[in-house]
Amino acid sequence: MQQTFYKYQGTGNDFVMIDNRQQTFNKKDTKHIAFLCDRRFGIGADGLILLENHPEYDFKMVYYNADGNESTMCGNGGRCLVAFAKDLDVISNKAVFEAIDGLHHATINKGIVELQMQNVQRVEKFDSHVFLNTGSPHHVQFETEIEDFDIKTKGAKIRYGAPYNEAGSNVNFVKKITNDVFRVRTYERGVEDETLSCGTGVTAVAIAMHALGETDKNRIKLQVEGGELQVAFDADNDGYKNIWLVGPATFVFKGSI
Ligand SMILES: N[C@@H](CCC[C@H](N)C(=O)O)C(=O)O
Repeated sequence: MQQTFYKYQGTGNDFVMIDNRQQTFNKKDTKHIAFLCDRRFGIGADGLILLENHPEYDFKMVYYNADGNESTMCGNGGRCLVAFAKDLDVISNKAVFEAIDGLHHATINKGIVELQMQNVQRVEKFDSHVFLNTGSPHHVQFETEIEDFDIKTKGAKIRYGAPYNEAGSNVNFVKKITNDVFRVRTYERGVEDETLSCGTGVTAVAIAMHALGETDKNRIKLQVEGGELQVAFDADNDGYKNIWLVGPATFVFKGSI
């Protein structure tokens, strides 16, 4: 049976989107999901996302990495799913949806999606890096030679090394540009390579930079391989709240496979 799909991208983090409101998609077929995400034999994407009905909210998000496994929250995927929901007339300009890490509020205006992320209470600071969970786990470390750097090799070594091991972490390399602008390159778990952008990753970087005192701003610009994102937040003694990930989300093409 042919499957209709839609391709979206958010600052170059790209996703196969499937309207699964009728529950026709076989979620257990990991190999098939990996095939759909394969850039040579399939459609090609960093992940696959199902839009499903929700009894109370606008919709439900189910996210799979390119390796075919369901994973934790995808910020850019969530933004793209809001654009997909608008294109399907599931929402108009506002959404409340459930993802694996809980409820998310979002707005969409002229292709720019603002997505509220979960509060972050724990930011672990080490000599060489910071670790925090923004819906997905993120290792954040400085790298001054960020443009000329083997992200795949260096990222994989950290992702598979202690303390993360097989469960892994996403790995973000950061260079400070100004007080409120940071350059970020991310190695993504489940893609097992650099992606052009990572939404939960830049959220982690913005918060880590604030927690380290590298910025006193609460709206940060993040330059990624695929464009620019912004992260805004409120910080107090309990941690980080009212966190918003902001950037473009774009329809690329539709097809059947
Ligand atoms: N690209 C995503 C992150 C997706 C999840 C990640 N690969 C993981 O498994 O932890 C984003 O935009 O946040």
